[in-house]
Amino acid sequence: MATIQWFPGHMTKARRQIEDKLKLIDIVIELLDARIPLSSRNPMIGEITKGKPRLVLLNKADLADPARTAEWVSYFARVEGLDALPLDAVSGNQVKEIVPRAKKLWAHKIEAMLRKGVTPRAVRALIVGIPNVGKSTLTNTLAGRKIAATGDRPGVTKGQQWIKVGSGEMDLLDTPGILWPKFEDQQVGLRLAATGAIKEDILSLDEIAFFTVRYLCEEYPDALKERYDLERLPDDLTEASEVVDVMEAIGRKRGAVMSGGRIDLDKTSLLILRDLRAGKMGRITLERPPAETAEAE
Ligand SMILES: Nc1nc2c(ncn2[C@@H]2O[C@H](COP(=O)(O)OP(=O)(O)OP(=O)(O)O)[C@@H](O)[C@H]2O)c(=O)[nH]1
Repeated sequence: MATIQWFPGHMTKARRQIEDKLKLIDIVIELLDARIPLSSRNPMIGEITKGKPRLVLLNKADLADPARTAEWVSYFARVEGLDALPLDAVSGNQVKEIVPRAKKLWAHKIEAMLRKGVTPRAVRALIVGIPNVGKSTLTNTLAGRKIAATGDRPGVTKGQQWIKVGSGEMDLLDTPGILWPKFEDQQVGLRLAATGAIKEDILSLDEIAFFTVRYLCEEYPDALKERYDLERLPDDLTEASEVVDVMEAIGRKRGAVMSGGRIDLDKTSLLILRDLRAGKMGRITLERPPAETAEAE
């Protein structure tokens, strides 16, 4: 498997770009993918955002397993002391909860302003997240209209616009901060590729599908059996050939057969990944919260 580098150049650029915006805002809205919360995160987020109060949003919760999402919410609260809100930026489900949660993070400042007799201003927020996590979708949903994706071109970064959210209680910067996941970690890379967060050409298609099928056999066997009308799955998945057998059975059911009767594994891999991403196997989460050590508790 090709080694993927966590380009330090990207890190430096992302950090610099976010540093400029940090000066303007009160709180950071960290957008993660509810299906792979830690894998879709930049592990240096705390450092990059310089300890600004942070609200975690678990986006694409409509595609994630609700029971696992509840575990993640509790993980973020217990282990990291962070408020995490599951939502769906496309339908707007739970998006209305963002402003009250953001205000809560900033409540002490509002109280201080009130004590000084100053009328509190809107809380200023910046959305940050990895590519494809839903930053533009959420920005548009919060704005109630389509915001032109200006991106961060050199020389135009100064032209930040504020988007008024709610009844003027939150101001959001229109250009979100782009972060990079730590995709040099193989498991992280596979989870990102399986959900479609990184391009397939970085890892091979059948490698991503193999990872997905093995995970589904272990964690969501019924969903897999039902989707592809499979009678049984292997009990022991330690042998790679067992997983390949499942992939071949799926290919056979779906007619991904080449001349001579061999299963077309590329085609099978693609259809499995498309089904997963479109939620055709139901709501699936590809990452569990890490086991808590005594230290973390
Ligand atoms: N099912 C589902 N899809 C979502 C959700 N939010 C975003 N998407 C989809 O995810 C894809 C990426 O969304 P974008 O808003 O373009 O993501 P982004 O973070 O702005 O991406 P970059 O511009 O690459 O940084 C789009 O196809 C969205 O429709 C969600 O909550 N649920």
